[in-house]
Amino acid sequence: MTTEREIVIELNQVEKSFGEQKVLDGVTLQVKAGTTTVIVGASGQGKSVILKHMLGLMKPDAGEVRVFGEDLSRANKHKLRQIRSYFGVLFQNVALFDSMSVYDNVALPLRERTHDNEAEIRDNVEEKLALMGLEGHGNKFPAQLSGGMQKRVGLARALVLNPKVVFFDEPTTGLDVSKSNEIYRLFFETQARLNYTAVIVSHDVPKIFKLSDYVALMAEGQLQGCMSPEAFQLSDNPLIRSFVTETMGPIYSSETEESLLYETL
Ligand SMILES: Nc1ncnc2c1ncn2[C@@H]1O[C@H](COP(=O)(O)OP(=O)(O)OP(=O)(O)O)[C@@H](O)[C@H]1O
Repeated sequence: MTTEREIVIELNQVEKSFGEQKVLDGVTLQVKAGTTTVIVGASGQGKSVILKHMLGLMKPDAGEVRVFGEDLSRANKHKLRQIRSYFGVLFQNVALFDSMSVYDNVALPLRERTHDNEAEIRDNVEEKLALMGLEGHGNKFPAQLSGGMQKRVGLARALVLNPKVVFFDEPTTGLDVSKSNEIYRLFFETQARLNYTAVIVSHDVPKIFKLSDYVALMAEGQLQGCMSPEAFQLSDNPLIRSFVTETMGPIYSSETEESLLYETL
């Protein structure tokens, strides 16, 4: 059992280069169980590369990535598979299989990774589809669904193994405001219900701050800060200040103005 204080993901001085380009230059982060950590930052700074390291899809050139205490670089295939079975993933392009029904898309991780029988699979898939407000849509194919519904199917699939950690990489890309709010509402409700740890990469500032326990800025090859959204918005770190100013407008200094800043959330 995880406790609130357990560190489920730990990056220690992670470095990664692609050719001459050093993308991660000493990234350090601790993600605690049951919390939501949001990684923000300009395009091309390495946010997705960080997620890929957490998922064990990329290996660091230096430093270590620990998940549930295991150093991913040293984990054998069996261990890596076991660790990945604790993960759910919702990436921006959702990646549903067009030739499979909604039901089969959501059932896929259960068929691939568990020995559940069809009755157990049906109960679980129907429960997750209902959580997403997708009852009665199981027989449809992805092409018959709106973009928002496709994302909800993706979220149902990400949650079907009852993961301990769910990774979201720009989960609302391509959605209008009301559909992206719907995804965030579903995230919020399912996290409260299933109690998973969430790591989210998002450009949805400041909206995403409402959902986060911790915010970190990826800039200049490192994660700057990892602090509450309130502390983040008032941070003295020049890189964070400039990000906040660019994405939210000028930072205020007097108490009255600070409270105005919070009201924009
Ligand atoms: N497999 C790879 N091979 C070579 N370069 C890569 C690879 N993966 C990422 N990069 C480079 O690393 C840099 C960071 O990419 P990444 O996708 O992590 O950025 P990001 O912060 O997630 O950007 P965005 O917000 O636009 O999604 C980019 O310059 C990208 O081209």
